Amino acid sequence: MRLRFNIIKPRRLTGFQKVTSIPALRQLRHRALRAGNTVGFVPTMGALHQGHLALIRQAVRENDQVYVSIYVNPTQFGVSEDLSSYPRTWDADKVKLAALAMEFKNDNQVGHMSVVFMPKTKDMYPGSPPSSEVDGQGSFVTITPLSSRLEGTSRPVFFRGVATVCMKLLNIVQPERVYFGQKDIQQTFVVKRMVQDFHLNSEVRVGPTIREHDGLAMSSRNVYLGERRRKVALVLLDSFKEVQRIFARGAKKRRFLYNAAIERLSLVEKQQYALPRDKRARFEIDYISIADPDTLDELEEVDAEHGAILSGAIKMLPLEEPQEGEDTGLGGGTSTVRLIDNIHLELLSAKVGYIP
Ligand SMILES: Nc1ncnc2c1ncn2[C@@H]1O[C@H](COP(=O)(O)OP(=O)(O)OP(=O)(O)O)[C@@H](O)[C@H]1O
Ligand SMILES: CC(C)(CO)[C@@H](O)C(=O)[O-]
Ligand code: BAL
Repeated sequence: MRLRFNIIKPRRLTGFQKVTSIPALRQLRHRALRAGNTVGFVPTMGALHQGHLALIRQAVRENDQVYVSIYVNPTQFGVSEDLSSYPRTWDADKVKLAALAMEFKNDNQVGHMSVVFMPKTKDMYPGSPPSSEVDGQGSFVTITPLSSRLEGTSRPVFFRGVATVCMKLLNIVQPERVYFGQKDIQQTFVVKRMVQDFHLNSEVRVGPTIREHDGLAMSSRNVYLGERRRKVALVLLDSFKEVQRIFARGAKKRRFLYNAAIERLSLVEKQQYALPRDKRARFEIDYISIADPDTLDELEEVDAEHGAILSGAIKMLPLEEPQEGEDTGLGGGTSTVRLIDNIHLELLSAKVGYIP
């Protein structure tokens, strides 16, 4: 039987095609397969920054074609989380992707970015409306106990939503390789486990965390911080640096390492509370974890050779009194911004990556 490709009417952007329909995406994928091209896939929720672009660059180096998805997946947001206000910036994203496509063309890269997939929720969740309730109905992928810990404690439906949408996306795209950022470290563990346990035919590749000039991990949600909260937000990475310092001096026991992080965070928390309301940026510590780099299980003692994943989350609380003319970020500083970060704690710090 001859395959017909007449459903595809993609809009051509500079060097890549925007595709919204699942059958159209499948046809393109099928063509790539018949042409013997490998496909690398970078799933995102848009509001693209250098962290995303670095993953796409890595995928282009390692595959003939690269597909990027932009889809703000409703099921990974809890009912009271920021789904409706999550930044959606397609016009700016399009410009960044077009510049990137040009870059690949000029550099004669191995592969090229061929597709930007932007599916609709009615197609991604055809059976039932996507539920964000903890006991919501629907077809879900759950990966336990990994999904219930750390991020999962604060965000109980998060990894169910991530695993479910990644399963859908991987079934649709069927890439040779799929790319995730180290910044969302627990997500990489959940997806790797899902790929292994469900025998999915894609290799999970993890790219390093890309940081701002002062070390803050890039994140789509950083646009909500504004100047005052942005400065204080560095406290999480500072606390990691403190742990790294004492680890390098010989501290291996959890209680010492953990306390070093908490002490640093608590000190800055107190300093902020001592400031007047129109000057301070308050935050809450969500968790600090010192975990095995292979399993993400909490460690009582860190092996010097093997090291540990030091991760954490803080919540930057809304500004109490924004000042006249102050840069309060998108949303005027009214929303809580939850930030995560992690580093690989190890003595030979080759894998730690750039931390200023
Ligand atoms: N700073 C970063 N460095 C490397 N990869 C990143 C970075 N930030 C995000 N990524 C990766 O990009 C992919 C898409 O992430 P996403 O679109 O949720 O962006 P995000 O910046 O993580 O947004 P959010 O504010 O929701 O955390 C994920 O694999 C994520 O780990
Ligand atoms: C992997 C992902 C695209 C699934 O929606 C999202 O969790 C993200 O952007 O990290
Ligand atoms: N970067 C992970 C997506 C989220 O926080 O919702």
